[in-house]
Amino acid sequence: MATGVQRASQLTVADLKGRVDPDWCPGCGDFGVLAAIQKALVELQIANHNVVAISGIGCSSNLPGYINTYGMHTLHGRALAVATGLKLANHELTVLVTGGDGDGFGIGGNHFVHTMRRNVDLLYIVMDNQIYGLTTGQTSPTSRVGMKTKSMPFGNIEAPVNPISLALAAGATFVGRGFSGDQKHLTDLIKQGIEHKGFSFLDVFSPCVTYNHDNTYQWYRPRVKKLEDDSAYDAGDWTSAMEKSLLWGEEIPIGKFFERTDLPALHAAEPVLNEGPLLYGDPRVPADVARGFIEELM
Ligand SMILES: Cc1ncc(C[n+]2csc(CCOP(=O)(O)OP(=O)(O)O)c2C)c(N)n1
Ligand code: SF4
Repeated sequence: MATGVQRASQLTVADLKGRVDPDWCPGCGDFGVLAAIQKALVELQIANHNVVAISGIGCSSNLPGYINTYGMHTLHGRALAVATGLKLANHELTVLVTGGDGDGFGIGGNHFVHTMRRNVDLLYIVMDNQIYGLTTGQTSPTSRVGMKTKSMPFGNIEAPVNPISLALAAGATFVGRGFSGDQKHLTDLIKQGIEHKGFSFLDVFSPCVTYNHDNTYQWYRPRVKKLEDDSAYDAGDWTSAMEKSLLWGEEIPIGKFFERTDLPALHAAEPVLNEGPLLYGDPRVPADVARGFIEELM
């Protein structure tokens, strides 16, 4: 059974405003990501009572508090595990997972790999600022070699993770990269990620204006090049995507690297779940029989 996205009627950005305003530093890239998520939900007209935003811990992980959907602010690095449980319990929900590079590729790296190989139907947006923002500027798994941070005052000596190559290698069925300085492009990627039936991953350059003085908006702007501008680029070709993922320097590709639609999402591959959300009970067990089981147990 395909996951049904519930459409709204006349959802506006104002409807998606959270109860509190973000307390991110002025200029933080995460503002652009929040705005792009809100815009994408409005453009797709997805009923916000059917959306759940789930996060770990970090500045970026505060996002579910700033948007009017259901949400869960979970443990550092554990958002994808919680989101998997939620999606399997009710696969009619639109599940968005948000967080940082420390949360997702450091402490949560294990969940990242396994959620991709399982093809859980959700959109995972990493606000990648190449630093730990919330804990005031330590090196993260995506910090470049040589970058000076609070934890590496003489320069980072560890090679960074390449999130795009890692996602491709782990079997993600939708892989993209955005830039919070290009909201229109990012909104479009988020819309595609939501509509994809399976695991969608978006690595988003989201500058930390307070602690990362290397990877700034000014640094990114001349470097980011949209894959969509190359009419010969084929996002269905895994090998080309892997080659593009290795580019870093004067040219850094953004856009949709890869998508395949021939693999079932986890809930669709499981026969009982495929008959309907568990939330409504096992569809193969009549309600009176299920009640009988429960009474016997009591
Ligand atoms: C188990 C555990 N370990 C460490 C921490 C401390 N901690 C909180 S957020 C964070 C990293 C935040 O960096 P990132 O995920 O990149 O998000 P950002 O703040 O940059 O958006 C760390 C190490 C924690 N909360 N829980
Ligand atoms: S510390 Fe960095 S990541 Fe955190 S809110 Fe400020 S600019 Fe954003």
